[in-house]
Amino acid sequence: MLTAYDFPTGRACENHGVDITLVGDSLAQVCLGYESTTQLTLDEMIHHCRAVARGSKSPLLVADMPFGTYHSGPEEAVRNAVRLIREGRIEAVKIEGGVEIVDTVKKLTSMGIPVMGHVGLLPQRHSMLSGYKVQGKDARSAELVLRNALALEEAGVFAMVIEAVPRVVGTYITQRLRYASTIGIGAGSGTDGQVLVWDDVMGTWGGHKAKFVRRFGDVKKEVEVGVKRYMKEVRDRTFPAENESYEMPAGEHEKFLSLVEETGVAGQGGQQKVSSYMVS
Ligand SMILES: Nc1nc(=O)c2c([nH]1)NC[C@@H]1CN(c3ccc(C(=O)N[C@@H](CCC(=O)O)C(=O)O)cc3)CN21
Ligand SMILES: CC(C)C(=O)C(=O)O
Ligand SMILES: [Mg+2]
Repeated sequence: MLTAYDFPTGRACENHGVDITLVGDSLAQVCLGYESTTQLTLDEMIHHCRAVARGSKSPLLVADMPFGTYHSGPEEAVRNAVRLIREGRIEAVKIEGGVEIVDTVKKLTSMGIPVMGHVGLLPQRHSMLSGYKVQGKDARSAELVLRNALALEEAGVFAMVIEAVPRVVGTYITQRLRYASTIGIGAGSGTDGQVLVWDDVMGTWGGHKAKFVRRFGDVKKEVEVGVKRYMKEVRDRTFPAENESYEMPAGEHEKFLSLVEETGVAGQGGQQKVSSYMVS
């Protein structure tokens, strides 16, 4: 599974064999520049889902339900999941939480809406958790993560993300579950699948790099090279070249010059251009 936030990244997931495309609420940070995922609205999420859906056709298309769109109970969750499906064109929703969201998961799945769970580190609760911290490090908290995973499976999720837990905990939960697939992020190699944020994979995210991130591309470097070359070649006038410009058919330029002379549109020409923002 890989995240996507717009049409070209959705298209890339489609073209290069990604199994599940996730419109993650991480888009709040890596795409929209918000401080945390809690700032993201449902309308913003839907806007991005629609773009991704136009590009990503064959992978399963899942979207995070933004913070506050499923917190008031099962009815609110259904109402907002229906908007994500009908307006956002996604196929399944992902929600963060454990035993406390069981009724919501049951309601959604009973209405035929596939649900992906998300346990371990829950970014939407970073305030309550005092930051982005590895979960399940001691025996007690590992048992809590396991209980949450089992409760979600019982409630009917088809899969769940396990985020930032010790490797052995990711492996144990994966083996203990009977039906639900696990997709790890910072949960070690023992989960059924893996997920990462697009910008972490491509090296375009300039913020904090979590321990679980591996960069598979250096797009940031490519972008720097491209922008700098473009600016240089515009300024030294080597861009555009003749073969990047249009010609007039033979004789038309001369006709044009005579025409503007006749019609009086020619004016003075050749004088210094007056521009308030001209430099040097
Ligand atoms: N670029 C990006 N990648 C993500 O994986 C991601 C986002 N953004 N935004 C939404 C959430 C936030 N996430 C995060 C953010 C930070 C850490 C982090 O700094 N973790 C510490 C663990 C510290 C500890 O408990 O020891 C780390 O250094 O890995 C983890 C997940 C995951 N999601
Ligand atoms: C990293 C994945 C699991 C996620 O929830 C997101 O991108 O928002
Ligand atoms: Mg998320």
